[in-house]
Amino acid sequence: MATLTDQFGIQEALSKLGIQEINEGTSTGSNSFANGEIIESYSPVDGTLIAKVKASTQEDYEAAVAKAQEAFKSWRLVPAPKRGEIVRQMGEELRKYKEPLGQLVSYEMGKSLQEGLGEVQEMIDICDFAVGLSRQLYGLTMHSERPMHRMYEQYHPVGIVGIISAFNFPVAVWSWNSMLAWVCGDVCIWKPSEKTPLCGIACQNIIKTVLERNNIPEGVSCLINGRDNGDRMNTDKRLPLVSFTGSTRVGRHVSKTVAERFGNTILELGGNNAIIVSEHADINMVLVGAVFGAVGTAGQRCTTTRRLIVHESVYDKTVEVLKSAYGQLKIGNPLDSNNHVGPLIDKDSVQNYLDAIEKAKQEGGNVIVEGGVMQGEGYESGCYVKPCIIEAKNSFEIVQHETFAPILYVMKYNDLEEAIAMQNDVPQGLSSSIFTSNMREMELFLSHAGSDCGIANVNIGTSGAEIGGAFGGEKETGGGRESGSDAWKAYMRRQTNTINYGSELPLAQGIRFDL
Ligand SMILES: NC(=O)c1ccc[n+]([C@@H]2O[C@H](COP(=O)([O-])OP(=O)(O)OC[C@H]3O[C@@H](n4cnc5c(N)ncnc54)[C@H](O)[C@@H]3O)[C@@H](O)[C@H]2O)c1
Repeated sequence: MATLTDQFGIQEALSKLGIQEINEGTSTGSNSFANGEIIESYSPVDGTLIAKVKASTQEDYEAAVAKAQEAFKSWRLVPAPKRGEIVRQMGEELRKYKEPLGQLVSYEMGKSLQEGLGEVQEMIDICDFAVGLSRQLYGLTMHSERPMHRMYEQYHPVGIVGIISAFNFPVAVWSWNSMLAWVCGDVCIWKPSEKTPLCGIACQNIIKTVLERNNIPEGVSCLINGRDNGDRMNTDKRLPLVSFTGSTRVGRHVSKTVAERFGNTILELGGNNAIIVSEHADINMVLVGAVFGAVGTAGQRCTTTRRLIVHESVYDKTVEVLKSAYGQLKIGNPLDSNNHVGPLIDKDSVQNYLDAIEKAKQEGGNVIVEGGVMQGEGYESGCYVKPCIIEAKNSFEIVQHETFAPILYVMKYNDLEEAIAMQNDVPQGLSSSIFTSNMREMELFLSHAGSDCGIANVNIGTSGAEIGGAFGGEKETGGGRESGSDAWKAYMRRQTNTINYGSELPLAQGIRFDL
């Protein structure tokens, strides 16, 4: 009988991606090495040990940073459009490997194959975006108050960018950061999550051919593995910027530690996202937006819909359609396109999910759709859970937390200002949305008195952002912005230049200094 991995072509995908039984966890481009402990990567899909990665020791880390420092000296001098050309070629390689990489993302992380492929598409999109950006790293010019003077500002690369990523977007987050950082003239050191290390190995393998073909120096693209390297990066003055994606708990520590040495951070932390369902909402649209938002990626997106704030006049109807939709959800192997909901990443996450349901009940929550852990054939990994819906109050302690699992809290409101206040009344501020066909409601929601999140949508759900916009959130989500718009500015340092082309030396503000 064919094993699951054969049936869904995983073995072939691993081989196309150059994944070995044991992989060296440090890479400086073409060269790979590692001397640390073994990290084992188990698939949450079927519990299989996929492959191993050797972690990077302190010495391995030092070797990678030394290469990166050296590489920066020449990479920063390559004209930005030429760096863009390298990124263009990386996008081409990613197109070639879209299928196997999407399969690996799905198998190692547990999201559906469609979402795995979508994640790789996001990588391709950001490459395209970065190519255009490489000719648009604009600064402003200003009029000087002094005669025969010219002022302008320009942007320079910062140096080594440390990228620390979460398990749930095991490849896209790296590309959001690295593709922009590279066109900006920076070099990168990436530490992927220990839960998805093979995705990191695969990405480095894919772009290796581009680096070699173009004689790009070792150190422009570095990979390191192993949790201890997180703190090495936080405290390392040679990394002027650390882009961290992960939980608010770890992000708080990263933020403090990097700030202590006056380094910069881009923080992309937890979300607690809500949809407001107005009395003027199209319930069919709400259904798709809310169900995909709440159960997609098994509730493990930073933008997952965790709260549904529903107008009292449409509350019963909304709950009824949701119950019926949840009744039809198929839970199982995410590589099988018939299934809607895949597994959680590991058994700790399953325990967090169970604890959160228990806590919500203790606080007075009313379970509308029961949760529970799936048992039996196909669920051997022990990571599959039932998406559940709980009627709750926004003030419940558990509702104020991000539980990385498919638990949707529903609550009632009777006036929009109250709903907006509820939506904002959580520590996090990532994504938000309103479903309404009433223009006044939309505009209020988007106004200064509206949503306090980094992302505010109308008539689409909270998850599924496009790369063209700046992505990120406020409050405990960390305030960082990545991806589109002018997010590139975080990867560069701004310099203001004043040039005097006259033969006098007038001082600013009319200050006199006579000699
Ligand atoms: N806002 C966003 O854009 C965004 C995107 C994806 C995920 N997330 C968040 O990520 C979380 C889920 O991911 P996770 O469970 O992998 O998060 P996590 O915080 O457990 O781990 C994230 C990364 O931090 C590393 N790390 C651990 N200790 C560290 C330390 N002391 N110093 C530096 N790095 C350290 C881990 O090895 C991993 O690579 C959720 O909270 C989710 O909302 C946010």
